[in-house]
Amino acid sequence: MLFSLPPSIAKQTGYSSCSDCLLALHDIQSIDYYFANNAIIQRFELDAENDFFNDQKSLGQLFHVLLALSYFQRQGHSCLNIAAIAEKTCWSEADVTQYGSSFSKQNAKLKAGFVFVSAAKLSDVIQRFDNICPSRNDIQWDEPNLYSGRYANYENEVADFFRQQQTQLLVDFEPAFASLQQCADELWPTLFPAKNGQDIDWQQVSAANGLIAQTSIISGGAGTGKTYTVARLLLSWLYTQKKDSSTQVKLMLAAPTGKAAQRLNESILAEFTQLLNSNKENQVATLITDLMPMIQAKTIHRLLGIGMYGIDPKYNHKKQLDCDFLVIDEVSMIDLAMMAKLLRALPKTAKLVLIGDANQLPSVESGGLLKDLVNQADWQYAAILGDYSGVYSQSHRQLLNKLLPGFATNNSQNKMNANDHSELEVNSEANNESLFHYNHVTFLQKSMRSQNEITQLAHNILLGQSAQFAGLLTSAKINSETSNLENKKTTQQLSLLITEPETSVITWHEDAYTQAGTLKTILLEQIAQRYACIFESRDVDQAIQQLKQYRLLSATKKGRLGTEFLNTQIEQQLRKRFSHIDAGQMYHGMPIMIVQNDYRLHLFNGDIGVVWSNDDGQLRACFPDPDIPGTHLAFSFISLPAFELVYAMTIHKTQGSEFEHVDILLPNIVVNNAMFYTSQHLSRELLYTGVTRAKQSIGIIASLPALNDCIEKTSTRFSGLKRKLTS
Ligand SMILES: Nc1ncnc2c1ncn2[C@@H]1O[C@H](COP(=O)(O)OP(=O)(O)OP(=O)(O)O)[C@@H](O)[C@H]1O
Repeated sequence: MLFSLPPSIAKQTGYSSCSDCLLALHDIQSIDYYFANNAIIQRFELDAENDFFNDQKSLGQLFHVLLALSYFQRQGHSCLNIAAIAEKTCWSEADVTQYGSSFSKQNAKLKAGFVFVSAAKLSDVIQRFDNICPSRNDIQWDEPNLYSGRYANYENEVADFFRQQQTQLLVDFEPAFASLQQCADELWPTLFPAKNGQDIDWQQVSAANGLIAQTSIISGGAGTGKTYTVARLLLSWLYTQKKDSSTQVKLMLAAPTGKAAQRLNESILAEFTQLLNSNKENQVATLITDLMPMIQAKTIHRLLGIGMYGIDPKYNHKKQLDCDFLVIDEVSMIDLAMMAKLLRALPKTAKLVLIGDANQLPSVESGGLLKDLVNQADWQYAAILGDYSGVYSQSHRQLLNKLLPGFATNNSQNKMNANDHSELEVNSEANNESLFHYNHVTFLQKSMRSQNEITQLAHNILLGQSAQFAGLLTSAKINSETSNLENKKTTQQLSLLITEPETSVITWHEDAYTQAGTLKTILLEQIAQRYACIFESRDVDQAIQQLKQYRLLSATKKGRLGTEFLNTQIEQQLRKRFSHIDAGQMYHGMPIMIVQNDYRLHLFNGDIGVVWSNDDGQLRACFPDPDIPGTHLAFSFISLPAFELVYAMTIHKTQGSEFEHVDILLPNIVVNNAMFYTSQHLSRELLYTGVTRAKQSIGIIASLPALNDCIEKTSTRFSGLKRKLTS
């Protein structure tokens, strides 16, 4: 039977059946067992006489390494780095204190887990296994990383693409450069007005990179002006195209979710409108008029023509997209497989611009792609030194210097201009000759939005400055809101208090939990009250607007502080005031979130709408109309794709969204087994992503140890991409 090892071999792996394995190992699923079994059986069937199958110890270790590969891939890693398991006890129940777990020490036999040998021994075992039937490539070993064949191929494809891009400067020659120079001279004074001060204008550098290189990446936090820059890059590109040829150019824009695509459209159009207001009749206005009809961002699934179940894109290496310029937003949300499919469908001549925030949570699926592609650590080091020779190649810097004379003068150690190469420069270039250069990358670091306190919180998180972070919280408002509220028990009083404008940008609810590990009722009442305005809206469009005002964000979906439980609790609180609310049923004012893409209805995973009764008293699901701001589309429930109640939502789900105010709720019990940290658990990236969703004000509902735990841990994804790029 498929997947079933002969009993003699199965016994040597340590388990005679799947249930046997699941009984011994915590957190291992049937899929892991069958993955490992299948890899072994494929080789056993081809070479049963191989000594490896008589070596019980090695076979046992190998079987568990394969379990680990499947396990780590399920957690979003592209591969298994064996250092993560070497000499460790894995999947032992005794080590795991998952908050909200139903596990009870009293009534269960502890799962013992498995002890791995040293990295050197594991490496030897894997190598011997890899030598059996080398033509089989379902498993690929690239020491110290073990891959499933599929992920190894995806990673190789992405690495090849970006390595090739390095050599593809589009304007290394005349007359292409002349056209860019003309753009810089004629257009940029309008698009990038000169600023006081000596700093390099990184927005302008991003636009220059976007024009010079075939592929470029703009990474920056919320409000750092990524869209501002891309709007100007598009205008610059169109300007250069018009100079070069009279043919119609084709622009495409996409993002991982419908919501993010819609936001990209809105933000670019807002930038164009602003530019039009001050440039009514010049060439900028003409360029905008030409570009406007092309600003039609869609989801990547739709762009590639990926079917309902995510397979067989219509556009691929054989049939490529019909475009000259592709812009992709929210790239941190894109997984390795999707990126590989995207690159396959991109024509060789097309330009690609990727926008995102490398510090945000990586994709829910596999890979930490954006982080691997931008090499932020080297960048920050270069920024401190003011010397970008380690990240930009000499030829690239020369082009930048020609286009942006300010780049040379502001680059303190990099004092060269187009005609003058200092010794330092040449030397540093020589040192870096063999290195992969990140010519395609620009970081935008300065927030252009007003709330400096939120930016400062985000900054402290990224730098791992837990003391400064806590200092900001403490000085902002120490628990005063909760303690004041203790004295004002009635809902009416609460309502009065909450409709007052926000007085504080940051609020910290440090001690918000009951003994039972749930939220204190007084805080729940306060949170529920923030949603009351949805029910009080005069019409559905106002209710939809209210949905953008406030959101409770939680780290997890499950457990007593997970979104599922919180949603029912908030609902109960609201029911005290709005008696028509019927838990488990649809009701007027109920906020809902789509959890499955529906291309027919143009409703996408993460879209948020509200249940509203029409004039006949019939309940309909209403979502904002992406084409006509301020209006909505109404759907019957029968036609709707899968959806769920959404007062609280997970931080993961909020990627690509912003709200005027957010409250971030962290678990009050810390998961203490570092090895099993996953993107779902506490991490610096999780907190950063949550904090940067807030536009006006933010509430932090977390104990100091939970916050420190978050800030100290980064959610690294195992991947070989960076190594493949630079080797
Ligand atoms: N150089 C600038 N001068 C003036 N205003 C700017 C500048 N850069 C950005 N802004 C403004 O700052 C605001 C935020 O910019 P933008 O929306 O481009 O940021 P973003 O990085 O795309 O943010 P998000 O990730 O939240 O979408 C916008 O209103 C934009 O017009």
